[in-house]
Amino acid sequence: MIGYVHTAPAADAPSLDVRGVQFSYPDGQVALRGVDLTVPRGERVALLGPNGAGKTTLVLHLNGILAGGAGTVTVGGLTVDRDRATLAEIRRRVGIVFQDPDDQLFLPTVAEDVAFGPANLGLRGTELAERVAEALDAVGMAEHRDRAPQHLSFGQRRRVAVATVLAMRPEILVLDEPSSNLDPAARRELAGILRGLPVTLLMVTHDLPYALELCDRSVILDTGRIVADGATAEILADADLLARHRLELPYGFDPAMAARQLTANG
Ligand SMILES: Nc1ncnc2c1ncn2[C@@H]1O[C@H](COP(=O)(O)OP(=O)(O)OP(=O)(O)O)[C@@H](O)[C@H]1O
Repeated sequence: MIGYVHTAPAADAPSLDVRGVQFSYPDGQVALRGVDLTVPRGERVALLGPNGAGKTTLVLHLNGILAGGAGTVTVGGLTVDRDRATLAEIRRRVGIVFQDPDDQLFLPTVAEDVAFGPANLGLRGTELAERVAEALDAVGMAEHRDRAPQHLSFGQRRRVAVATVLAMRPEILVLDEPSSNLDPAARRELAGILRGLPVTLLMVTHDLPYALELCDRSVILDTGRIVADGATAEILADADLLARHRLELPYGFDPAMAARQLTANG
């Protein structure tokens, strides 16, 4: 691919480093007011916050879809810069799984959808086939490789959407509301899959029990600023903090008991 620069992430660099990012939309709406966030390699972090906090705006900065305000974002040591040839490498490194899997699946078969990204990077033949098999195995969808995505259940389509991103071997997997529209079994299965992936993960969610289940660390964003960053179990146990930022646990959910159960279950 012309202008494509494929470089290995720096071994000692964090998967994600956001420094002083500020952003206003063209209509003047201020969305980010100076965000700092470092995610070491292998960590799983939940990004929490009320509607309009700036979560989506921040995610769209991670691979340069949005830019132009103050601050920097680096991914595995490589700076996001919309004007440079490195942007394609940044987009390989930051795998965003959007809330609606149908935004990411558009080819006749599951395997073709998963092959699309790596084929664009220039992979062919056995190498490409292995990449597709690896990604579909990781989400438990190998047996569905020749099916049409539109014939799969919503939960299966979401798993295939995750595979399309994993096939790029990303530095960081970013998931927007991964548990939305899933039935309890599909929600639990996806959690098991995500927990087993050897990848750095940033998960935007309003589903606080899911954050606890998957992420040891949570960050709360509100009105464009990070207002809390710590252990998910401690954040969810702080009722005043949650109330100040319009975050609510499901009725009857006891975060301390859930955390103990999760620890006991390994
Ligand atoms: N295209 C846009 N033009 C102008 N303002 C926008 C645009 N998109 C978002 N905003 C504003 O930027 C702020 C942050 O929005 P953003 O969508 O990033 O929040 P969010 O935390 O992802 O919210 P939600 O939980 O509802 O998805 C809000 O005030 C929103 O109204």
